[in-house]
Amino acid sequence: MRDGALQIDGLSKRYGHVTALRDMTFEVRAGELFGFVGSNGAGKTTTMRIVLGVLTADAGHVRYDGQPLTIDTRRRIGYMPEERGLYPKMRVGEQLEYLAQLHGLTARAARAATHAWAERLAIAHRLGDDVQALSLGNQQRAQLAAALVHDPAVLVLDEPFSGLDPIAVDVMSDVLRERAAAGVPTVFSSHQLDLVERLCDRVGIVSAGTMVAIGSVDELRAGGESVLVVDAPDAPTGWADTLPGVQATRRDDRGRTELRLATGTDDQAILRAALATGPVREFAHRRPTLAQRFREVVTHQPPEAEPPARTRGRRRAIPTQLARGTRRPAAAEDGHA
Ligand SMILES: Nc1ncnc2c1ncn2[C@@H]1O[C@H](COP(=O)(O)OP(=O)(O)OP(=O)(O)O)[C@@H](O)[C@H]1O
Repeated sequence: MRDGALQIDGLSKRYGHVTALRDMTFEVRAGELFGFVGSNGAGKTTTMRIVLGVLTADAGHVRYDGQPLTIDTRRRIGYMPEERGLYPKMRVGEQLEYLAQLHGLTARAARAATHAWAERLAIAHRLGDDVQALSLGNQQRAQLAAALVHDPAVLVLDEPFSGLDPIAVDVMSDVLRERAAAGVPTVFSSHQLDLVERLCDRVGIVSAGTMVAIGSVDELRAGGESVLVVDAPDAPTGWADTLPGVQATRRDDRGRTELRLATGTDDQAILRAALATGPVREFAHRRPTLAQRFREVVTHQPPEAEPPARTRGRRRAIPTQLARGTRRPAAAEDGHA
């Protein structure tokens, strides 16, 4: 089916004895900004390189718009590699024009696109400088311009936000949101989960080379345990300890307590108990942040295990939220946030 989506289907990849990907499967829909998150060594860069065709998968497929990727369709991908890839001794403007022409633009169109993106990314005054003369943040803006200059149909960006100042983060965020809104499936990896939480339509959490949770930020957060925050400054320590179904998980020195509730616990009884101690300034259910959810999901992955037997080539449904307790295999470096 032609749907303008980027589909990653059942990718597996080994480097010698290291299994980097095991049945990596997800989809980035047309018009979607997709956050690809995971611990160091979880397999994000390997996946992106396979999408680009820089690496070959041992098994699995990548499709764009329902069709297997060809050399031509790969030319329509805008890619920002993690290690950055511009020639340090070449001028920024020449390089952008050259890259745009490599992707099929005429010299005139390449020049116009170079100037337009340089303006947008606030590096127009550096077009005549060698890449190596730019600060790291400006080199990164130039790298983003290189990914965008040929008006790509798909965007694949490996840690585009790392090392950027807050203004550059805003510029990068605006551009990515805008390209996604224009219909371009846009996927980026990042360890900045607050940013991912704020920006992305959907997020995939990868662990040990496998997608272990996927969904909108709200869906992922809803899969975690909520806590009840009660700010009762006059309440004595242990005020909630005798309430049935309630476990205090944290209390700060100003009387703010976080409570975990067993299913079916009456929160109004807790409110009455809190009010009996004095004023209550805050009484709110809090969902975990994406970062908290990420830690839960990744640390709940079991230790090294054999991959489950399954029929190759069949698309695997990934739970919108983590299926708690689902056994997954683990790879070498995973397990730390
Ligand atoms: N060229 C290589 N040779 C051998 N092993 C490799 C190679 N490239 C990656 N790996 C291994 O494959 C696994 C996945 O690495 P990958 O770079 O894809 O992870 P990542 O999620 O991008 O990590 P990070 O967040 O640290 O960038 C890791 O165990 C890594 O050590």
